[in-house]
Amino acid sequence: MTLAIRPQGVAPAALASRTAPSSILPRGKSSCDMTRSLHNSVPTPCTSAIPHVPCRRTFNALDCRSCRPLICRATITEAAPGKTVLGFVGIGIMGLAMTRNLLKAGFEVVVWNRNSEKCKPLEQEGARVAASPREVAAAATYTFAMLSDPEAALDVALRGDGVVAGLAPGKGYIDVSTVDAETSRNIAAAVRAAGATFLEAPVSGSKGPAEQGKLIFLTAGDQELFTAVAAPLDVMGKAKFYLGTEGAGANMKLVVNMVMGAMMTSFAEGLALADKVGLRQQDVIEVVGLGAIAAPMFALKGPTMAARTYNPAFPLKHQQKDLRLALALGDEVEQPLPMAAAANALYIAARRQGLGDMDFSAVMEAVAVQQQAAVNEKGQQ
Ligand SMILES: NC(=O)C1=CN([C@@H]2O[C@H](COP(=O)(O)OP(=O)(O)OC[C@H]3O[C@@H](n4cnc5c(N)ncnc54)[C@H](OP(=O)(O)O)[C@@H]3O)[C@@H](O)[C@H]2O)C=CC1
Ligand SMILES: O=CCCC(=O)O
Repeated sequence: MTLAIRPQGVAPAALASRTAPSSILPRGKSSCDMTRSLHNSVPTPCTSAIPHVPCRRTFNALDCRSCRPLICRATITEAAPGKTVLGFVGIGIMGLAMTRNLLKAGFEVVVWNRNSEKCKPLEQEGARVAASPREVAAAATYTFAMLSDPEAALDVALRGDGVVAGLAPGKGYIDVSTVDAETSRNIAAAVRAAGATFLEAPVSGSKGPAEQGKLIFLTAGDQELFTAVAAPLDVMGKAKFYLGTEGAGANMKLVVNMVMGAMMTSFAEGLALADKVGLRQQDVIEVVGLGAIAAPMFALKGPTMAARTYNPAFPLKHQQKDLRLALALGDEVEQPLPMAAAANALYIAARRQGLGDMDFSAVMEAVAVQQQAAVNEKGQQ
């Protein structure tokens, strides 16, 4: 398992010499907005609105580091199989495979999914099925979520019987869904107001790596929670990065998936062009695989794209959502993204063709429709 701990915006070489808390404030903040007494570790009363047993901890420079709200947090413990109850909400393609690995590793797991049918295989493998996300969080020490999009992530966290309603000091919430930074920050604020800790941890890697326990976690948020859930992250993944304040993991994931989405459309166009000029698509896949642009994704998806079969590993609707979120991020920071915008248009076209639930490589079919439209147009001239 690769472990990389690197606060956002800090080059590796510069890390060792940086110790003052003020030097690792979140990017975009010129100074910490906490009171001076916090910097000096003077005891500060808890301001949590949630009734709980007051702790005796005082706030210190570590709390200042990520500008957390002034609430008590009970000490959190390291998760271990046979000792820690874990929760998992969102049993889709990814959630199913990830939960399976936690069960196989010996963790007790409580699960919930909107469509409860999807929990049945896990129940047979030893998971406990809860009636609501709140019940999961109440039963578990650490709850993971793997949900479709920002709307689902916010709803499952914040609704009346949502995860946050079941949290308390000493518990943690780890959202591994792909969402935007603002969504993540809103969930983090609600989690901390409940006295719990929050980690965003979107993953790189699809259905196969999820099944093999080889995901790559791009985490940010409460570093003590990152440390506490090292064991379950290691069960589900082959590498984990701690990138700093929440938002950094979400942004990293959107950057990676924006590149991936555009790579896939470019590859689909290449296969279409090759076919049009009488080249064998299988030969293109082989040539690409031997050269400088070889990529596991092309090797994996190429043959099924040539056969025009698209069993979903990464649903196309999620790839389009990621491009939409990446474009919004680019807009926010005034970074033009013309390639991503062009790719997004193709995924939108594919969704309109009814391919949202197919694998994202089905964008090939949007390319095919455009090809046919060009032929038709020429025929009419
Ligand atoms: N598949 C992949 O290769 C990868 C996916 N991701 C990301 O992981 C997340 C999940 O992806 P994946 O497992 O493939 O997707 P799926 O579509 O298979 O699963 C989506 C999950 O979200 C739940 N959900 C959706 N809307 C709601 C809602 N309003 N309220 C409650 N639950 C809801 C679904 O519940 P229900 O079953 O009831 O519909 C399901 O559990 C996405 O953010 C995706 O971008 C990240 C890396 C790789
Ligand atoms: O978000 C989905 C990512 C898929 C992958 O990394 O292969």
